[in-house]
Order: sequence, then structure tokens, then C-alpha cells
Amino acid sequence: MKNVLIVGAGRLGKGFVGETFDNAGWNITFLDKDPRVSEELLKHGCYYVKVHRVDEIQNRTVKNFQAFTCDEAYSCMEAFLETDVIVLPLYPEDFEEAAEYLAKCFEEFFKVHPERKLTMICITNKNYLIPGITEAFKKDLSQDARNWFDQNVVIRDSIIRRSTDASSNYDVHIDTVAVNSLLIQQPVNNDISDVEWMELTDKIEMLKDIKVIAVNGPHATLAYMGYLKGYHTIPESEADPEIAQVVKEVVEELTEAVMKEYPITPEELHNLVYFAPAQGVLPDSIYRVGYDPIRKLSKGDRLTGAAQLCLKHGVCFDAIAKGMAAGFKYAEPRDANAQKLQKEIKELGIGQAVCKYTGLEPDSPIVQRVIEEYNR
Ligand SMILES: NC(=O)C1=CN([C@@H]2O[C@H](COP(=O)(O)OP(=O)(O)OC[C@H]3O[C@@H](n4cnc5c(N)ncnc54)[C@H](O)[C@@H]3O)[C@@H](O)[C@H]2O)C=CC1
Ligand SMILES: O=P(O)(O)OC[C@H]1O[C@](O)(CO)[C@@H](O)[C@@H]1O
Repeated sequence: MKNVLIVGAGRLGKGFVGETFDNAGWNITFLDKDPRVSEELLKHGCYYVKVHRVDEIQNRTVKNFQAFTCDEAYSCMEAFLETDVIVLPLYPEDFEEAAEYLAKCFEEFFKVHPERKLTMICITNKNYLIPGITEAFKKDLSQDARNWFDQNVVIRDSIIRRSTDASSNYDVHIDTVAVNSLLIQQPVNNDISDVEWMELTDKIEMLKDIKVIAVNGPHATLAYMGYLKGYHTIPESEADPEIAQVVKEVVEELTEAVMKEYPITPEELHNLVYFAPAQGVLPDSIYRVGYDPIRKLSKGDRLTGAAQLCLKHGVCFDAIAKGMAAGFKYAEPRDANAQKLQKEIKELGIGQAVCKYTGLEPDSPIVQRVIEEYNR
């Protein structure tokens, strides 16, 4: 049987990656730095995933797994030494710490199985992270292990096209929408062709830029505008006619700009960004979709990146600016970066804050439009 190690056993780790590899008959090992994750998994002995597919809702119970915390005793070591594939559904800021912890495991793997190959798949919505992640994983290795790592381990980026939510990262009840595959940069070192929803592709960086703008831009707009109206879930926001109209315009604006910028046909774009309707309603939280407005409003990311493309190609970005302005008003108390942003806006004023967090110049027409919308 093949073995997958899932580093980051939160919503996506359990609800997508764990459930999917379990379905394909792989051995699953979870590793998480938050002790509550393995405590909950081991207490229940299983976890539950409601998989919203196009044709049905499947209620899956996943029972066959091991779960470890990133402890000092390295209780995960034995399982690590048997792994074939390592999937890392982590937030961008968490890779460095994961790499530091896992250095000892790679060092041991190299000693015990120098002939084996490994594939690592990173799951985030942030593009161009792989060189930095690779450096982080090699940083604490001995020279011999580093040479082995270069020859035997590949670290691949991916494009995630599904929403998976739960009340917390350690909740054992998870909802996921399964209508699109995970696109993974090829080639990989290990055969994953037996696992549903895993699809190898080329041109990952271009496709990821497009996907983050075209899927996550409108999604972030739903979150930020919905928050301002007091909603808690994305379906509530989608049902609001005023928000729905802005989001429709956001899609029109960014689609025109994307088609002008990238060598992609309308059919290819549709295949990349279309989510077929699934059965049931995923109660996706505004908290999760809006999470970390500092990243989401940064240059090149889902909203500012969309506005930049529009500006470059002479396309109107009025609706995108509305989404961005709502992002600058997002004050969710549980979101540390939303709080940080609000504090900076108070201290610097909205004009300077927009420049600082979008990375754009004060005379940029995007900055001007966002400030107008913010003050409206
Ligand atoms: N949930 C979703 O629908 C989607 C999530 N993503 C991305 O996937 C990534 C994971 O998202 P979620 O699963 O929703 O987050 P989550 O917060 O539910 O899970 C992340 C888990 O990683 C663990 N973790 C953090 N640092 C760690 C470390 N150094 N070692 C081991 N474990 C560590 C946390 O304790 C947490 O349990 C993020 O980059 C997110 O942007 C992207 C698209 C969809
Ligand atoms: O995972 P992030 O980058 O914080 O943003 C959340 C976004 O990711 C997704 O979960 C999938 O791309 C969307 O549902 C949502 O818009």
C-alpha cells in the first residue's frame, strides 16, 4: 500500500487530502503543530466529511489514519520513513516552521532509504513560493542530505479549486465541494494516478495567477462586502442582489483583462475556473474566505492583481475597486491581519495604507479609485 503524509491536518488536510487519498486506499498519516488536531482525531478514532459532488452528497467516515503532533520526541518518525508522498496544505507563512521541524526527518530518511524518491505537493493560494520553500527545506540539512534531496525529492506547487470548511482546524466534521481536480505541476517522482482529483499539468505559475485572480478575486469580494453587511457565510452574500451585481461586474472586468494578458482560449479559461454546481449548500464562512486581507490585497494577488491587469489593458476596474475598498474595511476581530490593517489605517490614514498594502504608488489610478470607494 502507498503512504501519504499530510503536514497540516486542518480543513483541507483532512477534508480534501485525507479523504481523497483514503478513498484511493492509501495509508494516511497526519502531522500538525496544533496538538488539538491529533487529540480530536484520536479521541474520535475517525472524522466525518460531507463531500458535495455534482451528482450526490457523500457522507464519508475516514477511520484508517495515524495522527501526530510536531513533538520533540518525533513520534511521527516511523511513519515519515515509510512515506511516498508528502502533501502540505499550509498557509504560506507556515512553511518555514514545517521545514525546520521536518529537517530531522529528511536527514533520517536519507540515511535509511537513500534509494527512495519523494514527492512533496504544496497547497496554498500564493504563487511563486516554491524556490523559497525549497531553500527552507534544504537549509538545515547536512551537505550529503542536501545533495540527496536535490536528486530524490521534488517540491511541486498546485492549484486548489475547492472550498473546504469546518468550524475550526481541529473539528472532525468537515464539508467539502468536490467538483474540480487539484492541478499539480509535473513531473512528480511518485505515481498518484490512482488518486481521484489529482491532475498533473504544465504552466502552473501562469494558470495559478489566472485562477487566483479569476476565482478568488470574486470570492474575496463576496467575503468583504458580505462582512460589511453583517453576513457570516458566502451563500448569504451570494443571495444579496447588490453584492451579486458587483461580483458579476468584477468577473466581467477581470475576464476581459485576463483574456488580453494571457495566451489562453475562452474554453481553457472556462475549464480552469468553472465550478459546476454541487449538491447541497456548503456553509462556507466569510471568516475563511476573507482570512488575511493583507495577503489578499497585496500586489499581484486576487484583487490588486486583477485591478493591475485591467489598468494595463485599459479595462474598467470600478467593481474590483469596490471589492478592494471593502477589503480595507474588513475588521473581523478573529483575524489578526484584519486587525493589523485596521490599526494601520487609523494611524496612517487610508491613502498611505492603500499604498503600503497594495505596493502601488500614490498616483496610481487604482489607489485613487480604491480611496474614493472607501470614502463613499
Ligand atoms: N480550506 C480551503 O477550502 C482552502 C484552503 N486553501 C489553502 O490551503 C491552506 C490550508 O488551508 P486550511 O486547511 O483551510 O487551513 P487550516 O487552518 O484549517 O489548516 C492548516 C493547518 O496547518 C497546521 N499547521 C500550521 N503550521 C504548521 C506546521 N509548521 N507544521 C504542521 N502543521 C502546521 C495548523 O495547525 C492547521 O491545523 C492555506 O494556504 C489556504 O489558503 C486554499 C484553497 C482552499
Ligand atoms: O485560502 P485563501 O487564499 O486564504 O483564500 C480562500 C480562498 O481559497 C479557496 O478556498 C479556494 O481557492 C476559495 O474558496 C477562497 O476564495
